[in-house]
Amino acid sequence: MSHEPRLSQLLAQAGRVVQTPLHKLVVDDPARAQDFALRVGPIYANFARQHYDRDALAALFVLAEQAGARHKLQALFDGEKINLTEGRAVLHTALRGDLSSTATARAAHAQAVEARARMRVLIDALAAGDVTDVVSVGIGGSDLGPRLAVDALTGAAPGRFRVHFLSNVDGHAAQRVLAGLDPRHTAAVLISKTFGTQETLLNGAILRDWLGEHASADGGRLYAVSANVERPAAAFGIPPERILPMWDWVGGRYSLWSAVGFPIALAIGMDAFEAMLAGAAQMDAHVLHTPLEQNLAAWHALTAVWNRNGLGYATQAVHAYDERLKLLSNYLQQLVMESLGKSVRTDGSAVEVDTVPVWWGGAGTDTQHSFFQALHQGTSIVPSDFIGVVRSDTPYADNHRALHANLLAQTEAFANGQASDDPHRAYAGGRPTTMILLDALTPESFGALLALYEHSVYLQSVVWGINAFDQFGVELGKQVASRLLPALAGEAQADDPVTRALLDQLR
Ligand SMILES: O=P(O)(O)OC[C@H]1O[C@H](O)[C@H](O)[C@@H](O)[C@@H]1O
Repeated sequence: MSHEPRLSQLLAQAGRVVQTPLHKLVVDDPARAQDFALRVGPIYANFARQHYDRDALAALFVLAEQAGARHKLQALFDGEKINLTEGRAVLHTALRGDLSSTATARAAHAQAVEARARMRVLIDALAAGDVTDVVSVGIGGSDLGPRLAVDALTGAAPGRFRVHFLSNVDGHAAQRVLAGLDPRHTAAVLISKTFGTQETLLNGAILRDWLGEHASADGGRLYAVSANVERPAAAFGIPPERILPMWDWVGGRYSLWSAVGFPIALAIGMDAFEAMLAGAAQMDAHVLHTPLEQNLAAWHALTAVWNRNGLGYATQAVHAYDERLKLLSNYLQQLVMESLGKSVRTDGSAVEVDTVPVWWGGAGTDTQHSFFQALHQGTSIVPSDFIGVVRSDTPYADNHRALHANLLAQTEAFANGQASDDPHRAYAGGRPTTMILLDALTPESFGALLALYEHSVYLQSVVWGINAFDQFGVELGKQVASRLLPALAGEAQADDPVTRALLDQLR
């Protein structure tokens, strides 16, 4: 069913709300500082500086109800085949909890528990030897989540191994990662759901050759994670006991909770990995069981829809005011843009409103000295999520106070602006932000934060009526690249005249 008429009601709300500047909405209704805030376990979020009012919010919640948000959340947890274009269930929630009693969800959960038991055994065995470093080879969903988690959590829960990541097909990436590592004390994990990804196969071969005798023999140190057990065995000689499973009911960008998270467990230990899952499960329970009006994922999702469709903002930024979360924006780019970068509904008809904005961001305070000028005074308004962490885990109290002062200052300045007679020194304000605060950066709060974004993305897809779980858009480039490989080797010519001219330069 089309949601267009309801979205047009939203546009009418937006036309009314924008008559009032953001800072005036807050001044006129100061109680929204408390009323537009929610807490779920270790996460507090405040939406009071979004450019909507109570009536607009009410219309947004109606929109979500009418799109069937409650029923569709249940369908996700129950393992219904909501990835319609590929006929698959989407059960990342079953990797971290057992909130659904359907046979499908229970079977998935049991498989996840069994895989974790195998991860623990493999890690214990590796820890008994003299391996110090592990190289994780994967790309996209088989890289970004583990890379972020390892970078974010290694300080809080240092494990037994240093973990390095190799994703790019550019050989310089392999060269850089391997420099300084010793094949006698290194293991490698090849992670690929399909085990057909060009980058991972090429880099995997580099690792296998570099490990040499330490790769695949008995007691070898080459591991794999894949939904396709035959391929790593056939292509790399990895024995089944060193291949951890993946399943078609877990999307790549939702897979860090599965054995794809093996590098995370290697870096922070299996107990901390399971704590991360528990944090996500806490968010899952909140999202599944809480009415939309008090549901953090619903607030986050509807705010995104409002900014995109109501106010027409074409990009969305996330600023992590914590150095440990500096890779969050990279991870969210795949989660959000691969999931929501669609222009047809699940039934194939065109979506008549804009879907995903461009997601981007970085870590404060560095970003204040690079692109914040444009956010304060540029002609495009960029709504932003600001992520802060209340407790510091460093001894540098002055730095932490300064970090917090900047976090507060930026969001206040974005919202309120500052008038001036000099147009060059005037700040218009009206830049909407959401503040998300973690009590501390722990495996639990980190897991809860990522689960929040996952559910927000799903709820946005529900409102837009699109499939958040396929990614056919990335296929065309891969097909053309494989057609062009022979041309690069000088064995064929390209059809396209511009490509031909460029090939002449590259050859
Ligand atoms: O895990 P793999 O099968 O190697 O896939 C890795 C990545 O490849 C593709 O480009 C997809 O767009 C991603 O969603 C996926 O995460």
